[in-house]
Amino acid sequence: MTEPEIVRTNDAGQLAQSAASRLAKLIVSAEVEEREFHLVLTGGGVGIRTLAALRDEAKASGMKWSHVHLWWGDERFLPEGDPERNETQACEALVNDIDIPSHQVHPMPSSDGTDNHDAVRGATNYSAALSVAARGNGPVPEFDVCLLGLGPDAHVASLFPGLPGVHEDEAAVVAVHDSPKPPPTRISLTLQAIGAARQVWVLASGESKAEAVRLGLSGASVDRAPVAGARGSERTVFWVDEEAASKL
Ligand SMILES: O=C(O)[C@H](O)[C@@H](O)[C@H](O)[C@H](O)COP(=O)(O)O
Repeated sequence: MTEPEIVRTNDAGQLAQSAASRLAKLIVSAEVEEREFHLVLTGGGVGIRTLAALRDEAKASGMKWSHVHLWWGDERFLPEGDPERNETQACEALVNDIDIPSHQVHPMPSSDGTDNHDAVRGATNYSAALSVAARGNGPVPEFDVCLLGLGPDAHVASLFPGLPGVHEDEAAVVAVHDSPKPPPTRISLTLQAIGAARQVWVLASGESKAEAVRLGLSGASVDRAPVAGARGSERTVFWVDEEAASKL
């Protein structure tokens, strides 16, 4: 587990812009090195703003997407196209506007898809897709960057304090029931899968996140603060604005 670094910004807009710029540089570097780039997307206000900033940066620079795979860290288990799905929001902010091969975009299952309203089956199928992409090198690909929004309760992806998903140490993907934040049924990467990322970036903006940021950086238990277990193999970066950093 890597020791987290903290990047401080003035506000959510600057946070999104800075994170998107660094992300764009990494995506371009992978293209120059002729390797795939696996990016895990997040939902949430500042997460989606970061994707919109990345879209603007991509349009301005003409960067390529043919080597990029997009995955999701979690999903609200709702019908396809539902405006509350992280996928729908990410598509509006970024995916619909970039030239990426459709088979390299890997949304999590929807509640009206082939999984027949069964989030457990949806989680199993997403695990299988990750395993195929890993080509025998572990249960999931080595994600280059995993973006994670942060909840005021210190949740990341859909791993909420006190729910069993936080302690899952075998599966890469879990179904989450009885989420305290609606909707109640979700699908989420586990901390173990998140830990396969070379870089984990936690994006936190606003005063309501200040305590969660403090807990995430102060050795709290993952049961109390799931973000405390979100660490990349090479780097962990907490992108925080002034308000989110106010308890550090
Ligand atoms: O599935 C969800 O409900 C969201 O994706 C959630 O996990 C979000 O990322 C955080 O709560 C931060 O959200 P904000 O940035 O909007 O505060």
